[in-house]
Amino acid sequence: MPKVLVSDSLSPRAVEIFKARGVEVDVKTGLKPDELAAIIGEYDGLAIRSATKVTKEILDVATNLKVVGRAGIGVDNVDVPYASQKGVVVMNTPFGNAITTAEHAIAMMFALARQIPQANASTHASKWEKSRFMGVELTGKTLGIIGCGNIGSIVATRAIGLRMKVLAFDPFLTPDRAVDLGVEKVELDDLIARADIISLHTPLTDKTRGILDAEAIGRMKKGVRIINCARGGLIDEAALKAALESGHVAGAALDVFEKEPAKDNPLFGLDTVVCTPHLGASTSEAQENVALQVAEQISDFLLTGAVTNALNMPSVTAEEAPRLRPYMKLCDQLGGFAGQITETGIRTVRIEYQGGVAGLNTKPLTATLLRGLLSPLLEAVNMVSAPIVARDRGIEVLETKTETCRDYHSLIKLEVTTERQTRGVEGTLFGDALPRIVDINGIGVEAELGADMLYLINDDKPGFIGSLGTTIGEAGINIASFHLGRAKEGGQAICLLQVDGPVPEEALAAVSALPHVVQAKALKF
Ligand SMILES: NC(=O)c1ccc[n+]([C@@H]2O[C@H](COP(=O)([O-])OP(=O)(O)OC[C@H]3O[C@@H](n4cnc5c(N)ncnc54)[C@H](O)[C@@H]3O)[C@@H](O)[C@H]2O)c1
Ligand SMILES: O=C(O)[C@H](O)COP(=O)(O)O
Repeated sequence: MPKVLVSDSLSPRAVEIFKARGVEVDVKTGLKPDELAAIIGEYDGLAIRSATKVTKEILDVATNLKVVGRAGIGVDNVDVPYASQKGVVVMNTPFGNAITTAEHAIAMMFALARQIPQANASTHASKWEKSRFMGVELTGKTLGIIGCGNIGSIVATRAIGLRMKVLAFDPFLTPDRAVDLGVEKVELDDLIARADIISLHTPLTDKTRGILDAEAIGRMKKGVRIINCARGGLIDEAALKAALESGHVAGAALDVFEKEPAKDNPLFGLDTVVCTPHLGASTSEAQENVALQVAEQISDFLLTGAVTNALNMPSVTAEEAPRLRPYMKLCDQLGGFAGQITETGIRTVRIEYQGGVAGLNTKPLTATLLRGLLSPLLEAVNMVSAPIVARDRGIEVLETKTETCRDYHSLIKLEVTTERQTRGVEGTLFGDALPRIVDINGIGVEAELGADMLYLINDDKPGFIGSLGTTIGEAGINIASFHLGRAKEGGQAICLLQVDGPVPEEALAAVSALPHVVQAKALKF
């Protein structure tokens, strides 16, 4: 039974779902990094919010970890590249708290416009300062949204409902989508110069860090109001403080901070600043949504191999997973075969899916092929990291699909071009379940791969098979199955032998020394 740790405070629905699905679950919140490191090795899955930091150090000791599920959106608390390297799938729940967070941004906008928190504190203090709290009306004002994805676009539609004019800066917002939303798509400089209120809704990335710095703030309208319900590092807090103190910025409403938990911050104490402690996603509805989703996603992955909302792996639905499984085994074998006989740097990988398999979700198949191909050549490559490793190493990966297939229901062709040569291997499934290699370098075979194989390229000469059998027998190796193929009579031939146990170095050397042997390789699957 897979075992999951819930290390941040999640709705109890998550635990109910894990249990109902047959996943063992422990809830241990508030762990210090060393406490988490001490126990993480026991778990297959980890369910978190933003408090748990899934660092390189944690991932290094998470020897059984297969999946991290973020009950929420931002994954800046997870070292995703390192998780990918380790083969750990990282998932989030991209929509579960979007409405709630957008509502928080709108609430912050009203709080700023009418100074509600300040007026509330003053009234509780029996001051009745009616003339102190003069607000601004939102109707007719221009709201500038930076990052118009899930949350930004909900904020936009709510603001349009409030009769505001909405500008959006988002390089990935299409003009059609902007028209559908009713926003004006603008460049950042334009938004900064025109907006009365600016609301941030981008992730924190190298490009967005400090997107509102001193220079950007300096170019804003005097009296601008700024809302940040996205991530702390988007605004330069020192620059914002200076602009609030000078009166250039009339107010700021912040749910997120450069350093969290924010117990001490340069902006605390300014009466033009409204703060909440990262409450954007904190409604019972949103928390129920994300807890439920993350528990379903983690359980599905651990129990069926289905992948939903992963940031570092192609999606696989629960229906697809069982259909893809035998093809993944085949891809692993095709990739592993090609990888083990490749000796020089790979330049191009061509993958062709023919017949029935072309109609399936081939992304996970390609990831599996690449994992199989690169694993013998590079250390610690997994299905999650293989496509990234291939890209980083400049390996061109070309994928084609054709619905027709001449001899089989489905065929997967893998062609690997190295600095020296191009090699090909093809495979199919027998009875929709059993992987078979059916072609190696243009030579037809029909081979089932076992754990230990001996692969030979030889000249097709009489007596060769006999001397090969004798040599292997003398080395004490038992042959489980023997597959032959040749290009033409007397031409180049291949032998693929399944043997009972690893082929020792000396035995391989003896086989390599036989007359007519061009190449001999011991392979492991
Ligand atoms: N305060 C909270 O509790 C809370 C809750 C949920 C989400 N968030 C944060 O809100 C942010 C947005 O969430 P979302 O669900 O809308 O994500 P999303 O991915 O749907 O949208 C983000 C948008 O930002 C855009 N973007 C990326 N780089 C950009 C750049 N350089 N300039 C302008 N736009 C850029 C993207 O194109 C995308 O459309 C995330 O950082 C998330 O962590 C905070
Ligand atoms: O990215 C998110 O989903 C939000 O920042 C919510 O974070 P939380 O789950 O820690 O409240």
